[in-house]
Amino acid sequence: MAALTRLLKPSSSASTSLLFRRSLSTTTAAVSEIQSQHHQSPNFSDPKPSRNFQWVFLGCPGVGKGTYASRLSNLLGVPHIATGDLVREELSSSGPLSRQLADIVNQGKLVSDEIIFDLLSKRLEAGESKGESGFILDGFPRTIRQAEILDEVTEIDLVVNLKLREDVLVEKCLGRRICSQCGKGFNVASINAKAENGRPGMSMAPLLPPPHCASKLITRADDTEQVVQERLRVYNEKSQPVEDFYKNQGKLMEFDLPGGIPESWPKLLEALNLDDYEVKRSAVA
Ligand SMILES: Nc1ncnc2c1ncn2[C@@H]1O[C@H](COP(=O)(O)OP(=O)(O)O)[C@@H](O)[C@H]1O
Repeated sequence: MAALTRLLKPSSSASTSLLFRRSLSTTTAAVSEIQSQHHQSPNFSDPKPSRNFQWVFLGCPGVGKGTYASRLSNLLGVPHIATGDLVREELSSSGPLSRQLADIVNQGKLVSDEIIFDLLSKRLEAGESKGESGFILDGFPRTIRQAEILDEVTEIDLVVNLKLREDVLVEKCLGRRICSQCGKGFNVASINAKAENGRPGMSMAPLLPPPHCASKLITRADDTEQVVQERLRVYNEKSQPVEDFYKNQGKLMEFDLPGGIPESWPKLLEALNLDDYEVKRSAVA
């Protein structure tokens, strides 16, 4: 596969996607260094910093990676690239991969690394040709091999690991809905998990669609209870080691979600030292 070959051999091509350029400007080992470089004293009068954010979001199915990654992508002006979305786009096409992917995804299994690299490389190349720079990756890397290859070809600045109790994750997955027209995600679950075994209780209000989306909601075929349980099992087996991979590099920021979006979003911005970022950006806009 050509794209995978390029991914594996970053130095073989001079003009390639973002992934293939190892940044010389950042030699970060510690997240705090990255944060001070990017956020504590950002130059808001410079609309084109030399290097944009290259972040990864990790977390179990249903934790809200897509929601928070997409909000941060709007805030920071970098693309939110979710490999799950790339897989679903391929699934909904009539391409040769579609049938093969449907079987894998609907059983809650992982797609092969090769297919994921191919889809991701194409997405990054398309973005680069439109002038995109930086990224927030969501759902990638999901295996140690994916993490190692990504590490070979680019510098990841920060890895945010979102965490939520498992019973809530399942409820959230079962409540997920997507507008078949605009593609936006919603959640109809009203969560009230009791405090137990030393864990605090947790409430999350549903994220309901506006009236023009309400009649067009669909549920992902892999958001059934059985498939969600299998995805959680696969996550614990294949993706949890990725957390340790980044922990060892000093890039992992663990974030326990305290509740729904209204409680969690301001706290996440605070943890990322971005709480005054929005205000300053809008002030210079
Ligand atoms: N990096 C990846 N490696 C392998 N398979 C992936 C990857 N990203 C997405 N997929 C496939 O797409 C499905 C949906 O992904 P995603 O939307 O990220 O789901 P989740 O809600 O489980 O985080 C996964 O269950 C898997 O089959």
